[in-house]
Amino acid sequence: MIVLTLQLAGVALLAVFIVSIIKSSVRPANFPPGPLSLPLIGYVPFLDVRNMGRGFDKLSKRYGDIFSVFLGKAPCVVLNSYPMIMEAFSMKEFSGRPSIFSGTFFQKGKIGITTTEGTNWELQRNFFHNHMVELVQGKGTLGFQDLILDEVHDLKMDLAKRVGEPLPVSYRFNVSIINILWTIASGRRLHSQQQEFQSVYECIDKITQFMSRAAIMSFIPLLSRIVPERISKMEKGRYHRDRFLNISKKWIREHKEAYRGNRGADLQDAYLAKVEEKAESFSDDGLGALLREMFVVGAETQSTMLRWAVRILSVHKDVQRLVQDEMDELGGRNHDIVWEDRHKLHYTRATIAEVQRFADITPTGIPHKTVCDVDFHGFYLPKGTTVIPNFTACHQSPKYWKKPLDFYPEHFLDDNRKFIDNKEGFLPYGIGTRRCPGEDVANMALFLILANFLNTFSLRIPPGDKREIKTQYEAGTGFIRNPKAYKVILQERE
Ligand code: HEM
Repeated sequence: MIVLTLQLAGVALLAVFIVSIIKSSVRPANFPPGPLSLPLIGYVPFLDVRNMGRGFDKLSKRYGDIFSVFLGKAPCVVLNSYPMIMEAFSMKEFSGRPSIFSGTFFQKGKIGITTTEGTNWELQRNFFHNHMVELVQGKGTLGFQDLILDEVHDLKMDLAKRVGEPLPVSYRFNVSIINILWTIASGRRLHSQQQEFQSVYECIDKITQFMSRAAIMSFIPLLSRIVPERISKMEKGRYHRDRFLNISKKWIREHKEAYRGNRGADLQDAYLAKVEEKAESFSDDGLGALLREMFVVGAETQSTMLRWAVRILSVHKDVQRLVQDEMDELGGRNHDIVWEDRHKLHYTRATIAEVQRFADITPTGIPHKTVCDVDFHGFYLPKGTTVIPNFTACHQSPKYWKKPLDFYPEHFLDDNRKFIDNKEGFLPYGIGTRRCPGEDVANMALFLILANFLNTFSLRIPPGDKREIKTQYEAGTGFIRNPKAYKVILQERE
């Protein structure tokens, strides 16, 4: 009798469990298909949340290039091919942004560009994007180039003191990147020894570390309330967020005191001119959000890319040599490589693009959201659906890449060994309405820093290094793929 009761209880529990799974997996009518889900947490336990691109790729083999998966309680749509992402993200209907915990926590709400939508997003984004494009393509180009070359010069001087010893380069690269951003924002450089520089550096570092840990909370918000502080480090995250908020307020206060109209043409002056003319959606708080966003998003992405580049090239000495040969032909080692030289440095550009493809630092980008009901490829996506692009699927598709899993700069060279711009399958900055507005600045900075760095130094791996190129997830925003920590030996080229 007891056995029978236990058996019945077991069957009842199983039935409840199956029903709850079925109920939690119910999708809107005509929604893209996908796997069953667990209540509250969805399909998350079956995915590596720190490398979702790989997990999505496996699911696409079963469900096709567009499918859905529950991340937490809500079903998200995944776009798993280059044409699918291109098509959807070029449509305004897909230009929304879901509430991402790490983003709204860091900005204390929806403000700035990344977390906002609608008119505010459009106005802030257009202002910022135009300012960035002007720096690289407009009247300010030469001045901006000189500023980056000054940074490169200091970087090389610093590193020249450490030639021959195994060293981590990430801090030194961060200094250059933060200083470039700082000059865009304020029209002046900071010295890395200054207290203010150290505070900014620390805030960016701690905030990105916290956002990495908190990435999972974007999908399961309940975790932000139940995970103990010693694991979530929420208090520390809050402390550094507020500290950076106060720093940005101080910058604006000081800038306003010195402001005599938009004369300096730095980003703060240009923004304050908008505030003064009472332009819609421009305010001191908006400027603070933009500055913090520029530093956290812009610094982390570029520094991560530089760290990948140095690691990959120190392992691939053959590629390094070809890059250096190309630069030697151009003007020798005492020649500063300038932006205009990119038209002659085809192999160098192909190498940098291949670093971006191979490193794939934002495997699933930043999620989008539908801003209205959408019919797409025969499916119905209600307003508010989260849409995730799988960039890894593009960057590793054999359809576009001869050797998808290898580092192979020839991917970006045509039959005449000329650099291929706008290569199919290549989306390091996303595409369409939300495409990264910092792309031009990042491309120029990466080119000038890497080309001049390799024109001065050869990179070697330390003895005992196993030449592996691996990913580490401890640091970064959780949306960013970092290289595993490493050391490199620099040698001055003769
Ligand atoms: C190697 C460098 C960089 C990479 C790989 C990168 C990549 C990306 C990606 C994939 C997105 C998401 C696009 C989407 O939502 O569809 C993005 C957005 C964004 N990026 Fe970048 N980025 C880089 C550098 C920068 C820099 C230097 C800045 C600022 C100075 C910047 C500012 C932003 C902003 C504000 C957004 C949000 C755009 C929006 O929501 O409309 N990024 N970036």
